[in-house]
Amino acid sequence: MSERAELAAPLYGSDRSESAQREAFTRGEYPVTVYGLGKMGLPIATVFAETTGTVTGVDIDESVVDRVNDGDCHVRNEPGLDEAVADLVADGALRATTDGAAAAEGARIHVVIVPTLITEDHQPDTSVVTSVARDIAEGLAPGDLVCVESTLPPGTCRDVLAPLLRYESGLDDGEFGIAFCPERTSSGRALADVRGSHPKVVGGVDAESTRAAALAYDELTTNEVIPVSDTTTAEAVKVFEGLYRDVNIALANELARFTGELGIDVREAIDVANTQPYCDIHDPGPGVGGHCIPYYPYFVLNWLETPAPLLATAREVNDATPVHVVDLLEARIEERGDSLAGSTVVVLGITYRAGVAETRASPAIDICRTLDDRGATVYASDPLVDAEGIPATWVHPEEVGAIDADAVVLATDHEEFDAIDWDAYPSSTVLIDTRDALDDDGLERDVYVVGRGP
Ligand SMILES: NC(=O)C1=CN([C@@H]2O[C@H](COP(=O)(O)OP(=O)(O)OC[C@H]3O[C@@H](n4cnc5c(N)ncnc54)[C@H](O)[C@@H]3O)[C@@H](O)[C@H]2O)C=CC1
Ligand SMILES: CC(=O)N[C@@H]1[C@@H](OP(=O)(O)OP(=O)(O)OC[C@H]2O[C@@H](n3ccc(=O)[nH]c3=O)[C@H](O)[C@@H]2O)O[C@H](C(=O)O)[C@@H](O)[C@@H]1O
Repeated sequence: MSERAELAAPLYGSDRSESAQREAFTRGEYPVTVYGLGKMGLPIATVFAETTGTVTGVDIDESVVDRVNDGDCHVRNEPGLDEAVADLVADGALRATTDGAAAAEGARIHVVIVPTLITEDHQPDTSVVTSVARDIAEGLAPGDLVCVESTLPPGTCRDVLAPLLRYESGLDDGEFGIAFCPERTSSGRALADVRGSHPKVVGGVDAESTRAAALAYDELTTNEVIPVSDTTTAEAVKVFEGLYRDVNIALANELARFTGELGIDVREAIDVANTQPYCDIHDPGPGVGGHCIPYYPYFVLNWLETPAPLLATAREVNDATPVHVVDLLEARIEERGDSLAGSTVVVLGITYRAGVAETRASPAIDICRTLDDRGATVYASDPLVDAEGIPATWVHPEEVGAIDADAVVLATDHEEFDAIDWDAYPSSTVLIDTRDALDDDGLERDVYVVGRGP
């Protein structure tokens, strides 16, 4: 055993009683390293630090590491996170570093929560996770436990990470543990979710990995821990949750298109349909963004051999929805005898959903690009991000009213837009609300709500 390992008794393969292991965990005798200090990683590191008192966070972004070590929280709009990070850093329970391999040396539990993305051609990209696995392997010791929380294509732990960790560390099967412990957390509620909004799923490469991970997370969560058969089952649980959501949002977006032909408020029909328990039709919107829900289908479509036509079609429907929004706008501008080309359009929102500073796969950006392609002059407003890399001029939410716009599209319902006086716009301005977010009952003018119509 390496010198370091003498300092911390193992959790994986421990010969202590369960209660002794639990006490050791909460006393910080199993030092934890969390790889990735982003929207998910920082809240996760915070809850581990609250529970064990000894967490090292690793991030490649030096500014993130510096801010954490200053007790400063870089993740916005997460209730309780700012205070928790400041207190835990001040107490010495949480620190950060850019040196993943060194941090691995000091850890008994390695938690991986770095991005799993897709490439330009929609291939799953697990390269960041494998890069972190190499860092971990440099410091992996017998008795360590690796808990992967990044969403992965099912089979990745078994077929990619386990062989890689064994090969790079020189340790054998059964000398250390690997468990897939998916993060079931939403930005904006991250601390509450990590602490226990939902049951925690754990699945190990072997029974001891599952046991050790279940014990650790049972100390972390106020909810239950659900052990499953193996890592692949746990990976599938997480991906299936996302697939369910993408397909159901696609259904909602497709139903919303019946508004014109049926002459009904489809949203009203959806709300009433959902009054019986077998229906949970989701909300129509401008499309599906973020680096999760629109990415996870490719963790099956471009990973497994088995055809999945429903998943592929749902992706097509959701990806076409931003263009459908622009089609609606163009039709209403042409009804007035004008053309979209040469019109000035303000798009409210750039991020993929309200309150989250994340632009990956954002439908609002697709709307801006489509408007630009069709010759419109595009302004984009967002309280959290700028318009870098987008064919639009950024405008402050408070300055939106100063723009002589032919049309305004509410793409992301940030609360900062609640203050906009929609009646101040000339009646000729076309307003499109893709989120049914405007309280248009009181408005003296037409607003086209996607799924509701004029
Ligand atoms: N964002 C969400 O709502 C949820 C995300 N997840 C999973 O968590 C993953 C991470 O999500 P977020 O935290 O939102 O991503 P994020 O982009 O907010 O944060 C990722 C962090 O990892 C850091 N990083 C990148 N490469 C690294 C490396 N080699 N070593 C150490 N740090 C590195 C980045 O600098 C960044 O700070 C997602 O890809 C997904 O698989 C799971 C549930 C919810
Ligand atoms: C199954 C599930 O609810 N997954 C959540 C999801 O969080 P995420 O931040 O991606 O937001 P989201 O609410 O799913 O929205 C994704 C996209 O879909 C849109 N959206 C969402 C719900 C809906 O009814 N209609 C709709 O158009 C949103 O505006 C956004 O553009 O993905 C997260 C993840 O896995 O990364 C996951 O942890 C979260 O619990």
